[in-house]
Amino acid sequence: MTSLINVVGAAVVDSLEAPTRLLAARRTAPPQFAGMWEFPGGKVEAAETAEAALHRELAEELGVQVQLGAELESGNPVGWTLNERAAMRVWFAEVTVGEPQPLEDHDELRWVPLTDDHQVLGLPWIPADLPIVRALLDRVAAPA
Ligand SMILES: Nc1nc2c([nH]c(=O)n2[C@H]2C[C@H](O)[C@@H](COP(=O)(O)OP(=O)(O)OP(=O)(O)O)O2)c(=O)[nH]1
Repeated sequence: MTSLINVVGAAVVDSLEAPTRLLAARRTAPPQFAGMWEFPGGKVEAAETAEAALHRELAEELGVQVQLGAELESGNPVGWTLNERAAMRVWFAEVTVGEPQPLEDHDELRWVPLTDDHQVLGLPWIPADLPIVRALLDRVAAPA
């Protein structure tokens, strides 16, 4: 049996306290995901915590430091199922240092208004992300 690939992603918002915009990122690779939108992030490396991996990925990909907020709970400790081999945990995050730039893995970043579900869901997200995006919109509309 192959082990699960642990992925982490960030729902970067303009404000953890009162989020109104989400930063979506458009992937450049691999071919099956190129042009699709996603949560910036990536795979957790060996001997790295999920949170440390997320800070590392956001520094590499966007050139920013962030404060992490709450996890977007999936009901599963490994996170949201992406496919038969991978699951992703997602945290809210707010930029504390820097301005997000598409430095690696993305060719466009876009702040989308969380008040407009149609605009957010209208982006061609990686299909596995759609349930996550819907849960995010629900969570922002009705904070815990
Ligand atoms: N980062 C990210 N990956 C996602 C999302 N949705 C989704 O299905 N994935 C998949 C795509 C990839 O198969 C996997 C994450 O891999 P990645 O390529 O981002 O990881 P990485 O930066 O560590 O890249 P590498 O070292 O393997 O090159 O999870 C998402 O919203 N964000």
